[in-house]
Amino acid sequence: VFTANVRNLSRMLDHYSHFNPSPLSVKQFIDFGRSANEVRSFEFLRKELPVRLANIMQEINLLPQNLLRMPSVHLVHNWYVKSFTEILEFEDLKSVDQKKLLEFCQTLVKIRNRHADVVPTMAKGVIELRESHPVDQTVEHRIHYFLDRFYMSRIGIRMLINQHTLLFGGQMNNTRHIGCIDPNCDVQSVVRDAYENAKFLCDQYYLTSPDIEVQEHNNLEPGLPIQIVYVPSHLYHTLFELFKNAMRAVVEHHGAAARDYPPIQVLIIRGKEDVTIKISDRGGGVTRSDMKNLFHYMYSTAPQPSLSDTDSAPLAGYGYGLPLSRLYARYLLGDLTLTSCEGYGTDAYVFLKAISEEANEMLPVFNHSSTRQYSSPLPTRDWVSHIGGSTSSHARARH
Ligand SMILES: O=S(=O)(c1ccc(O)cc1O)N1Cc2ccccc2C1
Repeated sequence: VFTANVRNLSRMLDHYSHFNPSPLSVKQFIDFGRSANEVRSFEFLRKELPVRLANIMQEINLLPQNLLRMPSVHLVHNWYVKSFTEILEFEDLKSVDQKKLLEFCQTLVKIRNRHADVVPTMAKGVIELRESHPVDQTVEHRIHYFLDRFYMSRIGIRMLINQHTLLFGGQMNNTRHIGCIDPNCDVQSVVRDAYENAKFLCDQYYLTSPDIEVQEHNNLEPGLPIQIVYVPSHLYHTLFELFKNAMRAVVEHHGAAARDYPPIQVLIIRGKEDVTIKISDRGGGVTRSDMKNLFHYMYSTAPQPSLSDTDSAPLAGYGYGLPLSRLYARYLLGDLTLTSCEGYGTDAYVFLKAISEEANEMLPVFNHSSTRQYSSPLPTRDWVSHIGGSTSSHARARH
């Protein structure tokens, strides 16, 4: 029985991974949510969720063997196998009744809960790998490439599950929100929420915290508040991380005893294409050599204190904060960039699509080019900056 199931699974994975995921725009999420047709949502999801799961599961199998064998990575892979199998139960249902629709919703909730701890579990897997095998630059690059795609895929899958369960899961929708989307998301409100919560943590940890100064410039509709159709929880996640970093930088740079910290300055600008949020801190900045590691998964995962001692929880989270925050910004075609003046401070820029028709999901696709990323060597170096290094000059062979 076991081999039959494994063979059947790989056949289904092959079948569904040959379809490309179908990215939705925020506008489509809104319009679909307003029509609120549960059967059509079910018909879409029972195909799209297996497609998205299969696309990323095929990529898990391409991971460097060492990482794949780590117990935590094995565990995450088993969660995906179980969830993929459960969704396929609804694959060829002819007629669908209320009972089946309810079952489908319950299955989605079960899957969402099963995968709740994927991020810390994968982080553990990366630490297990680093502690058990030497990790060279090529492996580090492949792991970084994979995790960006793996977490982006997870953001998209959870978005689909959340929309369906919020719209049809039974809980009354007493807000204007469509699922987890706010059609009039007031950017400054989310900024202030994220600041207040980061400030609370900072005060708890350092007994002090820098103030904030916010300026808004609406160049499209001067004087009106800057609002976008967006997922508030995604924006909050990103801003909360940036405020935690900025506060930690300012307090550590000026010393916890100082009182007159330079305030964190926030600019919110509405342009034609983007809404830009700039968060400027005078926390001393970071060297360019350290800057390149800030978005890495390997370096940012320092072995974490156990989850239990939350009272001493460090200000920055898993250290996964920046790479994940950038994925949330990029998920709907925005971005997150950092510019640092070493010795003075750092500016963080969050770019968001201002037009909901342009805010499309960005999803990884499993195909021959993504596969090549896991096998081809890093490109040959076409710049030199040090004498000697890997191949000394006179010994270089011309290929
Ligand atoms: O690297 S940073 O410039 C920095 C990085 C990201 C960000 O959002 C804000 C920042 O300011 N910065 C983080 C940090 C932490 C402790 C002590 C000093 C610093 C400096």
